[in-house]
Amino acid sequence: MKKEPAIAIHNLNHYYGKGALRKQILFDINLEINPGEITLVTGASGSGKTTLLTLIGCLRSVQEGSLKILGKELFGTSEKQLVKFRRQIGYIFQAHNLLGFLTAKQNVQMSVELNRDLSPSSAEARSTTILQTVGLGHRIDYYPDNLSGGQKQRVAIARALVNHPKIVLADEPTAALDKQSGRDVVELMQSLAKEQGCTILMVTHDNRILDIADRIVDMEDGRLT
Ligand SMILES: Nc1ncnc2c1ncn2[C@@H]1O[C@H](COP(=O)(O)OP(=O)(O)OP(=O)(O)O)[C@@H](O)[C@H]1O
Repeated sequence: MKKEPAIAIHNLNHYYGKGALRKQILFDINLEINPGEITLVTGASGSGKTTLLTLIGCLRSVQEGSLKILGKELFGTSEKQLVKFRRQIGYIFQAHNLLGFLTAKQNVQMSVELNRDLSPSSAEARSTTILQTVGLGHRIDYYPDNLSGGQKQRVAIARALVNHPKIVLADEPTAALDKQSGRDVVELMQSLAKEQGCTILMVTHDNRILDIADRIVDMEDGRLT
């Protein structure tokens, strides 16, 4: 039996602006991604990669076409349902959006507490364990300001993966990192994802990491080529 794709997109279009300023950004996107696959999206600046990622991430509403994640159609769903879908997705963005007034562990723990009904002590234990897995066992009580770029990105990865999401979306996760840290970060994502069986979709300009992909898709002027 054919497995259901983790992400299935058919004839997806997207527009920004209204009236005379309305501009089409995505054109007839068709893409299916199987569970456990690592897919990279490359393409020039402004080609629509981030727009596509935020649509898949339930961070904006589908205007035209079909977009299913984990078998559920996003076209026509309410904002409330979109918020529910977001719980099944881990996000890793370039600006890692860690909260500066929380330690590494507290940043991860907050994500656990927002998503799961666990006691604070279980949430804390889980957070400590995943930070150890990403090699930050010695930095769990540090504030983001006292961590390097690569270390902050690892905290962001720990935060994204701590709830074992089925889908992980990453937008330029290595952009701010030097070669070795960038490599370490994606290899870490790759091994954690393989362990947890999750599907990764990553937007990147970084041609140093293309080899980790099961598949690479290229965007040009709002179209997948
Ligand atoms: N909120 C918005 N309102 C209007 N236009 C937008 C908006 N967000 C993006 N755009 C435009 O849509 C196009 C696609 O942008 P998008 O950010 O998806 O591209 P990208 O491929 O991710 O680019 P980059 O690699 O520079 O991040 C660009 O022309 C951009 O200016």
